[in-house]
Order: sequence, then C-alpha cells, then structure tokens
Amino acid sequence: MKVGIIGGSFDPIHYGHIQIAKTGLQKLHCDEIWFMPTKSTPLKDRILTSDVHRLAMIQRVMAYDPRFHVCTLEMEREGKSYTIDTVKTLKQRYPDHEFVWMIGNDQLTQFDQWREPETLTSLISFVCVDRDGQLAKTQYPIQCIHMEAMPVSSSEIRKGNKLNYVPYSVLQYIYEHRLYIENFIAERETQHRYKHSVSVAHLCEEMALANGLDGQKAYYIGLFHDIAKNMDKIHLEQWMDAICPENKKWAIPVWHGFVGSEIVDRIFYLDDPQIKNAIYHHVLGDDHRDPYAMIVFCADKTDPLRGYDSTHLIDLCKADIYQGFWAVKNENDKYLEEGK
Ligand SMILES: Nc1ncnc2c1ncn2[C@@H]1O[C@H](COP(=O)(O)OP(=O)(O)O)[C@@H](O)[C@H]1O
Repeated sequence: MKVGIIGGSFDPIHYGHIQIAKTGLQKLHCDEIWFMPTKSTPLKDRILTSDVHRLAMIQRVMAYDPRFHVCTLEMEREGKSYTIDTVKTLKQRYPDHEFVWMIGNDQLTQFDQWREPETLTSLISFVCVDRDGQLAKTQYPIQCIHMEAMPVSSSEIRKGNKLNYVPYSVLQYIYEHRLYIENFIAERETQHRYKHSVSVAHLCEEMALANGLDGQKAYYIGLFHDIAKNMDKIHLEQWMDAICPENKKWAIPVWHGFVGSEIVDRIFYLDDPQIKNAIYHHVLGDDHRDPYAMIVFCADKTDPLRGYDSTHLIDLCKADIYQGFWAVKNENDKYLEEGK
C-alpha cells in the first residue's frame, strides 16, 4: 500500500492541507493519506494549540474521504518530535507500506534545517507540492509537483483572515471552543478597544446565563460588537453604500453597528440572525424586544472598564434584562443630556 504523509502543526487544518492530500491521491496515486500532527515543531517556537483541539479539528476533515486517516505517532512521543525518528518508526511498524512524505515548498527551502536530511531522503521519498506557484529548487533528491494554489496558511487563519479556506465544520469547532478568536479581535482593534471588547464579551455572557439565555451567543455578540469601529471613513462609507445606504442619515459614529453586523457574517461566518441583529442595534439601543440586543447595549454601557460604578445596573440586568435595559437606557439618556 502506498501512503502519502502530510506532517504539520495543523493549527488549524485548512484547505491548503486538504489540497495536498487530494494531490497525493490523484497525482501520486496514494492509496491512503495520513495526516501526522506534530506535538511541537522543532522549527517553530510558538506554543501550539492543545493536541486535543488540533486533533479534533483534523478528525472533522477525515469525513471528507475514506482514504484520509490521522496518525498520532508524533503526538504520542515524549519531547520534541523529529521526522527522522518518525520515519524510522513507520518503516519498522509498517514494513510492507511504501511511504511518500509530502511537503509544501516553504518546507523545501528550509529542508537543510531538518535533522539528518540526507538520511531522511534515503529512507523514504519526499515530494514537494507547490504552495505559491513557484516551485523552489533544492539540492536534495526531492520531486516537485504542481498543485492548484491555495494561498492560505494557518497563521493567517489564526489572525482571522481567509476563513473561507477553513472547512465549515472546523470553523464551527473553532467557535465552539473559542480558539484563536480573541486574536481575531486583537488584530483589528486598538489595545484599549480590544480590552473593552473582551470585557463586554464576558459581561454579555454572564448577563445571558443569568437570564437563562445562550451564553456563548452573547459572548460572540460582545466580542464582535465594535469590529467595525476602527474602520476608516472611506471603507465605512463603501460598506454603508453596499449594505444600507438608507441608514446614512445617521451620524457617522453610529455606522459601525450596521457595518459590524455584516462583517461578522461575511468575513467571520457568524451567520446567526440574532448575533447580526444585536450588533446592528447596539449603538442606538433601539431594539426593545430581542434580549441579546438589549444585553449587548447594556454590557457596552456598563463595562467595568469604563471606570464608573455600574454594579447596581449590572445586577439589575442579570436579575431581569428587560427591566435592566430600561434602567441602563434611562441612565444613558441622562448622561448624554448632562454632556450637552
Ligand atoms: N496553502 C498551502 N499550500 C500548500 N502546502 C501547504 C499550505 N499550507 C501548508 N502547507 C504545507 O502543509 C504542511 C503542514 O503545514 P502546517 O505547519 O500545518 O501549516 P501552515 O504552514 O499553514 O502553518 C507543510 O508541509 C506546509 O508546507
């Protein structure tokens, strides 16, 4: 049996990895593809997402093709993991299999940094699949083959970019387990606003749970509520023209609610209508029926990081969001009146 191996951190797995797997099946005529997640990568010093989460995300992709498998050999090994040890173990355990180790060309260019590269290529064959349309040259006996370009990397995904390259079931897992997502916000907001967003997210969650509602949904509303706040006026206006030109009658500081509600859906694939609705209304606080819209309005105004004592209002919202909402709204109106 011919087995194509794809080793990597898969933090998270994405369509680039899946494309390599398909190329292995189609062009190298592999019978199976084994995804080999590393425990910790010697060439990368970043702390990886836990083995359990990375493995669970890979498992979700296994359903794509019965020939896809996960091999946890490297994860099970203690300490740092080197490919040379893996290859030796594989050959020992599966003497009848023919293995092909598939790498992207970013790996090819740093192949001399792998431990014992000459021994490695003498033990099994290595194939490089083109990652960015430019097959790299190498001094090693490594065959290079072309594959359809998938311009994505896990690091971009961890920043919340190119989420369309993440299988939907994996993205669902990411949201269910809150992986990377505070980073999505940190990448797009100032440090000050990022802290506010995280604080509002936790407050929204607490208020929702206290009212018998979905804490996770409320957390996401709070986390993303200001996602469009840093956008410059030109881009903000382009979004407004595209999605709701009729709302341009409102002052510009109000627009980020309308635009944010589209961004969570179109860029972050949070397509829940209640999440969109709550973000849409959070600036004006003009949805008096949906509890999630009320929660984010109240949490935004009573965020402890704002520096005033909002404990009584938070307690009111936790006891009953419908009553709490009007108390927060009245206080807010009073505050705005005084500021005039
Ligand atoms: N978009 C892509 N196209 C082709 N190969 C890729 C792509 N992304 C990753 N690879 C290859 O997949 C393997 C595993 O990479 P990994 O470290 O998990 O992902 P990433 O490079 O995205 O962080 C490596 O050999 C890498 O070169």
